[in-house]
Amino acid sequence: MSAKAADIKIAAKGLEKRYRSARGGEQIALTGVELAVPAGEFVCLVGPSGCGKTTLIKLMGGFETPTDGVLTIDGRPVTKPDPDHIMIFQDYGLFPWRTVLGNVLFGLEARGVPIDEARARAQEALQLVGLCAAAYKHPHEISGGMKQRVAIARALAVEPSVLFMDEPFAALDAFTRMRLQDELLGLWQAKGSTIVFVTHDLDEAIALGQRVVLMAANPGRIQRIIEIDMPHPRERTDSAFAAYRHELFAEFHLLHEE
Ligand SMILES: Nc1ncnc2c1ncn2[C@@H]1O[C@H](COP(=O)(O)OP(=O)(O)OP(=O)(O)O)[C@@H](O)[C@H]1O
Repeated sequence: MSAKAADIKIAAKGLEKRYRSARGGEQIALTGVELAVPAGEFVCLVGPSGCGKTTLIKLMGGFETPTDGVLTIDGRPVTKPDPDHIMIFQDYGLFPWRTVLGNVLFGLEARGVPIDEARARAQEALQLVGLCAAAYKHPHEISGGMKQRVAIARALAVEPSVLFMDEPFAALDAFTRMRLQDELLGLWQAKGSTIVFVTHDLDEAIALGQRVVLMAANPGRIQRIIEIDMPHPRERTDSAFAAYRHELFAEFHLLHEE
């Protein structure tokens, strides 16, 4: 990566995370992680179950602390969650008793944004994800895809500099998923946030990421980083897309044989 040090948003050096099991043993969830994410990059973390994807994104989000190594965002060590860095989980994390608009307003209220401004920003975020008509519905009245859109709108409304997404579309059907992938790309291009996106799905990683970080398990580590040199939006039927898919599958195969 040729980005200058000043452009680096997230930097991991020799990052390690060990968990202590209830029986006193140790599990090395991540080891030797070296990663530099330039500001504004869309990077995908992909790999088999247990390779430490969630652990890495939780460390970046400040929800876990490393046992060794250094992790910085904007040059400062990550020690706790930061209101400017938003995490979106697979289960949406919506409040069932609040309307769609109320859910989007939540983060703005928590930051003390004056109500008129908060309403305007929430409406704008809902418009971006195409949910204005559902503003006064409650989560149980809308589909899974719409719920995920609400979660994205809530994150976007606070204009985070970093968006962490842990398998956000995993529970959605293929069509909704592809539509939301396209919408997310549009929003990323419009807002310029740095996005770290965890997925199990190689096609999703190739469709979205400027780089795909392929991880391996036992112990969790980075196996390879592949730059996806294709303009967005990417056609899954394109021969270059197929070539990246082939490359990633081949690498997975090697891991499996190991
Ligand atoms: N709180 C914890 N306590 C003990 N071990 C943990 C804890 N969290 C994760 N682990 C272990 O660390 C390893 C990495 O887990 P992690 O959830 O980061 O992997 P992952 O790649 O996100 O997996 P998946 O794709 O299945 O979600 C696994 O072996 C897991 O069992």
